[in-house]
Amino acid sequence: MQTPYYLIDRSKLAANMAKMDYLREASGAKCLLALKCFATWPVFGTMRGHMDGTTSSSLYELKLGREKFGKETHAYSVAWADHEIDEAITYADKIIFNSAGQLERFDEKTADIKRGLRLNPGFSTSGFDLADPSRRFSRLGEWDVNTLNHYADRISGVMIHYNCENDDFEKFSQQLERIEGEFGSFLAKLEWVSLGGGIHFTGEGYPLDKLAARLKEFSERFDVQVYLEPGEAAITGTASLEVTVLDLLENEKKLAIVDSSVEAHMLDLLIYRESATLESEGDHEYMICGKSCLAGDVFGERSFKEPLKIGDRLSIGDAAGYTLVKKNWFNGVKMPSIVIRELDGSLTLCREFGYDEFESSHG
Ligand SMILES: Cc1ncc(COP(=O)(O)O)c(C=O)c1O
Ligand SMILES: NCCCCNCC[C@H](N)C(=O)O
Repeated sequence: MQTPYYLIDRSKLAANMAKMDYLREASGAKCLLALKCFATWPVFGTMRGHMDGTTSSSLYELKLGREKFGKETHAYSVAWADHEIDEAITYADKIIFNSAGQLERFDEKTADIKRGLRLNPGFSTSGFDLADPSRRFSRLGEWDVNTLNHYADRISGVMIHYNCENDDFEKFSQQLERIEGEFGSFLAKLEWVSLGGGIHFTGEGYPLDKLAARLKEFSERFDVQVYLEPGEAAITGTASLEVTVLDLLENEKKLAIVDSSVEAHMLDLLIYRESATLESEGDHEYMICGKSCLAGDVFGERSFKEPLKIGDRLSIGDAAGYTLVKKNWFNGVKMPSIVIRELDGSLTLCREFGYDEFESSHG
């Protein structure tokens, strides 16, 4: 198989789905896949039986969720345009407005489907300014309980997304307690509450039982259907980016240039200034670099048992979330193909991107 390619492993996906099932059954919460994180529909067949549907951030994600995943389809967007709303309600089971202004604007057009508002509790677990919905001047959701109460008879629920890669159950529980305290009487008027994404419940050692019990308690206390919107938790650890070494250089450190680019194929590493997941196993250390023009196009550092050679194959871990959805044509670097490792170990090439796609995306 020609590199670069994203390699999605169905058996690892199935292992995450087993945890998803456990949580859904023990808590009564429904889990919707957040398509902004992962929208590679050829593997939806492995997920559909274990999740309740999808949630979206735009008209196109919404349509993809309805057509390729099915089941329950939530429509959220930071702002809907006038020309989108009629089409959006044909796909959506629920439409969630980011602001009271949008609810007012589309009040008549959406009167016949279930509606929600985004509630911004004013705090979050995000350590990243870019991804912190509670940052100063945040545009993400309504926070004033009087405003929320004013709309209580026009909506049936709220979406509260305030976690980010949160693997600390106690912190989750404490913040939920704050929400209960500050918004409890309003929540009790609703049919459903989505607690958004960002809870790392498929991670090694996460106390799933405690999370399930806490969600159940919340659901019973306010008599609401709880939803979660896992992106990362659904697909964490299920894919790698497979690359080949093209050149070897030395500049104080040993450098290996591969046939991929962080900017084009794993953009989050640059945005959040993180290193790729590269398991080290020897004494030969290399900096693994991309082939774009950017001096800082670096995946990370890794050591190997043997010195690297041109043509060696490397596997960059944890490449499913916020990677395939963000891949781009920067520098015209060949976009990674999408390959699935099937349950029997065989590889299926699902999609290859060639010059035709590069050309057509430019005019
Ligand atoms: C509203 C909403 N729901 C769910 C998610 C998914 O979050 P994660 O991938 O961290 O689980 C996000 C992330 O942006 C979001 O904004
Ligand atoms: N690994 C670096 C942090 C990733 C943050 N994810 C951002 C998306 C997220 N769903 C959000 O904005 O809440």
